[in-house]
Amino acid sequence: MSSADQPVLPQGAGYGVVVGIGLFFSALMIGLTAVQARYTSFSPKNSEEFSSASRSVKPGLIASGIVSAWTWAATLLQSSAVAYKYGISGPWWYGAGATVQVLLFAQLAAKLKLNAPYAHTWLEIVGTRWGKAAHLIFMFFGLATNIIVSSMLILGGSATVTDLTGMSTIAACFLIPLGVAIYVVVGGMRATLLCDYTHTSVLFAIILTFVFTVYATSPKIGSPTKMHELLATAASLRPVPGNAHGSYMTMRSKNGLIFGVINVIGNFATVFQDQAYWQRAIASKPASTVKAYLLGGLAWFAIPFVFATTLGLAAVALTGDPAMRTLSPADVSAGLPASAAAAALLGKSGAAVLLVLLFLAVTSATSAELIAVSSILTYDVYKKYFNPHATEAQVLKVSHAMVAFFAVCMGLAGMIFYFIGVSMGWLYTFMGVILGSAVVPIALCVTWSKANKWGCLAGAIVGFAAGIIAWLVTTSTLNGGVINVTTSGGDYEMLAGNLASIGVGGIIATVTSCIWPEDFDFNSTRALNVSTQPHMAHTKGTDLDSKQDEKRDSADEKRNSSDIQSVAIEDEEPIVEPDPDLDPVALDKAFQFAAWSSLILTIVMLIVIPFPLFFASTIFGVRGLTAWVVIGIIWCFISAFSVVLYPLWESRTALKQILKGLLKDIFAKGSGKYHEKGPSSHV
Ligand SMILES: NC(N)=O
Repeated sequence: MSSADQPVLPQGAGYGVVVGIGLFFSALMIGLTAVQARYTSFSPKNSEEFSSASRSVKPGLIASGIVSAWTWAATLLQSSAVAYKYGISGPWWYGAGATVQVLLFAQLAAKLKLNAPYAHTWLEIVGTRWGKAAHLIFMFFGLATNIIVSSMLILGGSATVTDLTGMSTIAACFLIPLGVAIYVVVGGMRATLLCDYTHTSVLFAIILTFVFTVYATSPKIGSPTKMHELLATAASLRPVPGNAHGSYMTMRSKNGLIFGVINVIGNFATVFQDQAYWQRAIASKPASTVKAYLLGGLAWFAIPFVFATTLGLAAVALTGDPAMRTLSPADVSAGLPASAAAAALLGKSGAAVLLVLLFLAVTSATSAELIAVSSILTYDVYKKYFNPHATEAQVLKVSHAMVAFFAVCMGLAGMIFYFIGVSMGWLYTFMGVILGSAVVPIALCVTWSKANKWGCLAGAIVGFAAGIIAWLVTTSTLNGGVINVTTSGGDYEMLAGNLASIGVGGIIATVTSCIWPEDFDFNSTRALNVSTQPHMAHTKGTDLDSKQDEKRDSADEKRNSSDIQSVAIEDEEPIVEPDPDLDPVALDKAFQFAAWSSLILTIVMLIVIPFPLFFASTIFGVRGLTAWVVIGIIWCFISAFSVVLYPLWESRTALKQILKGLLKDIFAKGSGKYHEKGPSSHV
């Protein structure tokens, strides 16, 4: 082992970051929660506030929360690994291939506000529309998504901490979620979003530090011109198979493209089926949900694209540098090129900064997963099947317990995959194989009145089986009958499984729905949890959607078929006071805007930009690479402004109100507390 292959930092640094930063954020959350309870109208002691932030959060903070939840360990590590393997096409396909789902999710978010404005989870909508069997089957896909995403977070986080500090991987697996669980339990959804905001701000600052080091100041690289020269040398020594002329500086990369397809499919599953993204839509103010998702998606793109174009390519450029550790295929699969490059460029300080960056990414995404699973286990398991008349206090207690429970599960899942020898990179390309089949059925359930229940269920189940079979048969065929973790992780093997899963699921769900369309009016999903909304007046006469009025009577009869019902609807026939925030015409307009803008952006990012460069086999010269890097840096700055400065601006009134309360308390002890009649605060 050369000295470059030794951990750069002492073990104590690993424990210091994992335990210390975890405890720091727990303390911060306790402080923020106390401030929130004293100076605003929101209290995390209320279960609606704990899981949904009272559905009042503004778009900038939601966008920041989306960026934070969507920035996994893989976002930094796997994107850099594909830059290391395939060159500049890797960061593009990673970034674009995981941005479009967030943009397209804006459509689902708009429909959520239109069709089920008071749902706590997406599974409540499925259960209300299609009953128990569908609820349980889609819960399998939902929880499987959370477990896989969480395992990737823990695997990526622990592998990097161990690599940089020598800290025990097992200890990291359990300590990482522990600190996060404490602050999630203390603060709930709103505090989690505020914590996401601080993480995102630091994240952008650190990424920009690395960018300017690599492309402006480092004596080892220091400019796009030098990067170009080093990448050209690397390609002549180690040409990339399947790339035009073996170059790292071309979008003409066969394996990059295959990764792109796998990436697009897998990330549909992990956005559409992950309660974390629904939860941000639920927490959002209805009028601005679409804006938040479009902003969040576009801002997020800069993170993997710029980070991997920086450290992933730097890892290639520095091959042979005495400070650069040797990377085995297993190291690359574990996502280690970025940390190796950071350490080679900046020594101990580079390694330490990367460790902090990674830890912030992992913890904020972990907090999103913890509160997401807690909501599913509380509302879709405990409240639905065990205690439908649970009191507010019971719901809150179970929510807290489920956060702690899933934190332990995350540690166990990470440890199990670690011992099996499954890496973060393997799981990343595998996720679409087992999760992809439910993507289309779920989207249809929430958005389309004609979606057929049995067709969508069949699509999810048969697609799941088709994905597994295609993956195993391809593995066996291409590897002489040998099926193991290594052989099954190949590009073609994963591609076959991903395509079969999402393709078969989508085709069955869509075709059956066209042949045997339902005529669902979404009235029962709109009535979901209406009785638990404190501000709703329960008097006769609902007017959520005037277009649906005529259908309502017949729908009321049909409603007996669904088994999650608003108790109040059945017993008292409450008629809901129209909520001005839920104006159906405005929400429908928001949906139309989301549909068009997300579709156009998707086509631009997945086709218009990459394919002409692919077919032209363009190899970037110095000017091309410089332009590519500069565009990335500009995008990164705009993103940082959108999710760091904009949330401060939009919350200026609330911040002023908190500051006033604080000052009052300082100068006249006890006089600053928020009272009901004061202006409401929407942080
Ligand atoms: N969130 C992802 N796919 O990095």
